[in-house]
Amino acid sequence: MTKVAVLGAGSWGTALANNIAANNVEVTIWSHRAEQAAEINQKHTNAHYLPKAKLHEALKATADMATAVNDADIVLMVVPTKAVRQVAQELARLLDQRETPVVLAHATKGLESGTHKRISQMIAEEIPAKDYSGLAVISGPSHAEDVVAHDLTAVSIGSTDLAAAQALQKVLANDHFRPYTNDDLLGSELGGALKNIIAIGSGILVGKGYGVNAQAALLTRGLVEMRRVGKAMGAQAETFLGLAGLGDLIVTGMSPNSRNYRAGRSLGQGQDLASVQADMGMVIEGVNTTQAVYDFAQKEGLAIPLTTAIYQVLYQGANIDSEIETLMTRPLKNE
Ligand SMILES: NC(=O)C1=CN([C@@H]2O[C@H](COP(=O)(O)OP(=O)(O)OC[C@H]3O[C@@H](n4cnc5c(N)ncnc54)[C@H](OP(=O)(O)O)[C@@H]3O)[C@@H](O)[C@H]2O)C=CC1
Ligand SMILES: O=C(CO)COP(=O)(O)O
Repeated sequence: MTKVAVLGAGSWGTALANNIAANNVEVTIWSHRAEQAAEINQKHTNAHYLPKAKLHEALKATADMATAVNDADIVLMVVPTKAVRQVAQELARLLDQRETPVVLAHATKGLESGTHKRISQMIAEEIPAKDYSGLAVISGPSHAEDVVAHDLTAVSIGSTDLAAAQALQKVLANDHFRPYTNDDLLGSELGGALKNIIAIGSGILVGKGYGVNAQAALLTRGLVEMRRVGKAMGAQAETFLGLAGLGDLIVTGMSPNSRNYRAGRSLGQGQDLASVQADMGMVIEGVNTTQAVYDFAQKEGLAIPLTTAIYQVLYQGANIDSEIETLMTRPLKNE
């Protein structure tokens, strides 16, 4: 029987592990905090990250990564971007001691600050290819809070190795969670990372009191920027019209469950970035991703006016109203 290890016990790692446990698949979630592992084992809750959820009793937790990984067939990393290298290094030491490779996957939506590398690039640099038989990403519109509440959810699993994507698909699928596979690992990762920038922008508009016309304009023109950056990084253009692109852009740009949208809304209401981040208590990936994409576009000479305006607000203290005015009065164009 397939055994799964989920590394990272925040909102998304817990929701995915809980969904796998509900499918009668043996799954162990690793938390780097012993008290959190104990809470999941004893109370079947993760009160900080998913306060309303009662977790499946079959979901086991551990604070010892080896316990989760040693007999797992699938290892799914679900930590914030900034923790990926550290967790991958620890995982590499454990996988090196095993005789059989694992199917490796991640569900992280960001780009590395400084290098603007994707998550799978970081993983490939930290874990020798001999230690895993395929690498996949779980992407697409899926808020943890909605998944644990059994809202109907469809995601995409991107991998150049179809068998790896299908192994993930099999342990995750049920009557409220429908994973599709695709062969564009790169585009699936980028869709998930880039939409967070536009979701911050959407929240800013709502915080400023603008309506759905404004959000629709931003999301649609934001998708153009996502595809432009994606193309320059080597993604397939059509991936951005699927669950990992448009789908995730809709949910993250419209849902109050989105951390990126909520962060933008607070900025639009006048709160400063440092206090927005402190209040959230969860990762807001789009903040660092905005910097990474801005740097990349500068280097490549790409025009991404919306991302640039969001960058100016986040990092240069720009006035939101002036940025909106500048965007709306740019030279008129053909769509
Ligand atoms: N939440 C969601 O609905 C979705 C999230 N995602 C993506 O999943 C990724 C994880 O997000 P999410 O679960 O929301 O994040 P959270 O902020 O909810 O949780 C992050 C988790 O990672 C842990 N962590 C942080 N640093 C380390 C480290 N160095 N070693 C081990 N564990 C660490 C945190 O531990 P601690 O509590 O100690 O800080 C916490 O358990 C992000 O890239 C996000 O974009 C994708 C789809 C949906
Ligand atoms: O990627 C997500 C939903 O698909 C989660 O987005 P947030 O990190 O903005 O909550």
